[in-house]
Amino acid sequence: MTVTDQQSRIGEQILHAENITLGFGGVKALNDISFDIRKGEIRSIIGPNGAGKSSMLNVINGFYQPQEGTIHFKGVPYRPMRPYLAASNGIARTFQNIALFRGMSTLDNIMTGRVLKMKASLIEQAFYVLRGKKEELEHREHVEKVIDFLEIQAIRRTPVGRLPYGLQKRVELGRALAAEPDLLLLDEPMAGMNLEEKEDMSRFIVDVNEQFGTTIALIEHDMSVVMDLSDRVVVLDYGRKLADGTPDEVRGDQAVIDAYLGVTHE
Ligand SMILES: Nc1ncnc2c1ncn2[C@@H]1O[C@H](COP(=O)(O)OP(=O)(O)OP(=O)(O)O)[C@@H](O)[C@H]1O
Repeated sequence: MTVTDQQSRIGEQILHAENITLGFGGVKALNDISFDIRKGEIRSIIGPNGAGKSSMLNVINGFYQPQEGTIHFKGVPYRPMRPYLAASNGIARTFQNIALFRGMSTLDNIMTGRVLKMKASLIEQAFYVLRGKKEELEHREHVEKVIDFLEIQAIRRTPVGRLPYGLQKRVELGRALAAEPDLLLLDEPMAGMNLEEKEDMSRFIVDVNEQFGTTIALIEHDMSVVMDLSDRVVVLDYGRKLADGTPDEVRGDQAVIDAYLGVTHE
């Protein structure tokens, strides 16, 4: 992709985290962190263990309430952000430890991603059968598109608990995509995967971003994956922001090199 292609793909700010501070007792998981996410980009949050990466995702989707600071999403300040608000405003996420209904099929798990889009209530579905049926068909059609896109047609009826780990991660991505999010949060999407599974997942992340125009924010430990996929990277260490920039800028930053090598300065 050329620089011009990249610039035309990335638009205005979709999310702005402003002076976020989050503490647990004596531990400051996030200390006055500010950064933004632009529409259409792949934005990574990296840092050593305990740096505050998951805490940051949890603040963005309203799972944790920061003691200080504000999240602006699509120009609107949310204080506090709540998970249902985040979801109904277009933020979807996947989790570090897979959170699927293990006894349910791939298809049904992905359908659960449509719940917030369903207008007809259960009563309407029962009494106004036509409206309910029409809506169900539309949701089903969208879910089928997601299944085709992720190339998981062959396992659509398989209970997800029986699937290998890499495929479960793909189903979880499918459930998040079913919600047609404006911002997709991925918490370590490649953790525990073998090389082939990582390559597949990387390809799907790029395709989601390019084909659907979905903005993506991800946490990932595999540096080669992060540097290959990301438009911009924010680096955290002990709850502080160490660096923020393109993969090349971040890679060459002395504070980042030191943090990863465990160097301390007087
Ligand atoms: N619910 C919690 N209660 C108490 N402390 C917490 C909680 N969540 C996070 N922390 C602490 O906040 C700090 C940041 O943790 P966080 O999980 O955000 O880091 P991380 O960068 O995602 O780490 P990892 O790469 O190991 O997943 C750590 O010191 C952690 O122990």
